[in-house]
Amino acid sequence: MSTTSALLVLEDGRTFRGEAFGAIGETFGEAVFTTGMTGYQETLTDPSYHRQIVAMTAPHVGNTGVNGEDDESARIWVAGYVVRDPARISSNWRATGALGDRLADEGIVGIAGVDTRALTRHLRERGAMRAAVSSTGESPAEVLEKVLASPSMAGADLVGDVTTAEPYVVPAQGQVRYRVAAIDLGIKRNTPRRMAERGIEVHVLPATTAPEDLLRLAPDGVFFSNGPGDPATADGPVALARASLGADVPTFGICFGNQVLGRALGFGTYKLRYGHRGINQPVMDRQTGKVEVTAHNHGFAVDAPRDGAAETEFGRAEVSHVCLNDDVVEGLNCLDKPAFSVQYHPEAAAGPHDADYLFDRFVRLMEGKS
Ligand SMILES: NC(=O)CC[C@H](N)C(=O)O
Repeated sequence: MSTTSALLVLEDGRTFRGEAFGAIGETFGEAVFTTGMTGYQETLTDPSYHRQIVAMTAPHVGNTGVNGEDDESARIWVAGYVVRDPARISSNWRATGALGDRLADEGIVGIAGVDTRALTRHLRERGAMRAAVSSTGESPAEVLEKVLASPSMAGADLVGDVTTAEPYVVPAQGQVRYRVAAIDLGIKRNTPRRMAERGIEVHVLPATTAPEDLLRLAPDGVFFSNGPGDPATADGPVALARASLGADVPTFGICFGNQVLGRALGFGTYKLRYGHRGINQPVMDRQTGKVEVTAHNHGFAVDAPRDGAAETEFGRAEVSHVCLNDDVVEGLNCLDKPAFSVQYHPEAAAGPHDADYLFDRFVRLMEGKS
């Protein structure tokens, strides 16, 4: 089989050579790594990965092909894909196709044969950075010049690229117990599913919804989803969270939603050196001391004090969860408002289900019990 050579060029000039995987072409984004050993289809279709070139630390990728059930959105969102050793055969009863073909069909430029361990160590030491994957035959110097002219993730306002154009409803399973307005900042399909199975009718709304229109719907709860880009740019969603807090509507946020709630409370956000991406990240609930193994995908974090509750415009708020690897804020809890959020992914997909109870906690908030 003939192969086309490809390059991965990082903004500091480090270059990896390999073979084209997926579409032939050239693509730009932030180079990041994820440590999930499973769940590549969910990763590829997670809108939070928009504008990121994702490297898999798992060495063998594509073993189970792709199927019709595991997409987390309508398309692949990663800007580029980096793997060590793609599977030559797809082996799974659910498989409807091969990973490389799906990447090619959707025009996703990837590279295989990369020493992903060396790449990961480099990103861990130097930090996530701009990069390109190119299989067009250009020289590393030519590609590097374009990388240096490409936009960086800090300051990137990307929610508008991924949010739904029109509102839609995900029906509750069984009897409708609650109606939740879910602000789509790049929502994954499994999130409304987790709510629907608890009797929640989920009204997914565009990120551009006006605060007064949100409150006019009189939802039982407001949810803020995950999403791509720099939370410092998300002024519109922050205004929605402030409206929700101000009106005492039960509020729950995941990942980007945690950052939005944090900003609504007056906390800042900052960029992590290389972020957390994977499905085995230990997070501790600071109240119970219990540790959950959780799915992460974030490059930014909330800057909030750990020594007791902070006084905010919306009453007291505390850091509820921290990551045990690096003490990064992984959750916020309002003591005087019915609102909380986590930086990780209770919906999993992919990942463990340790944090599924947080959807029950949202239900209890709507019941007015905690
Ligand atoms: N998965 C997410 O919601 C990511 C949030 C944000 N884009 C970050 O990188 O931190």
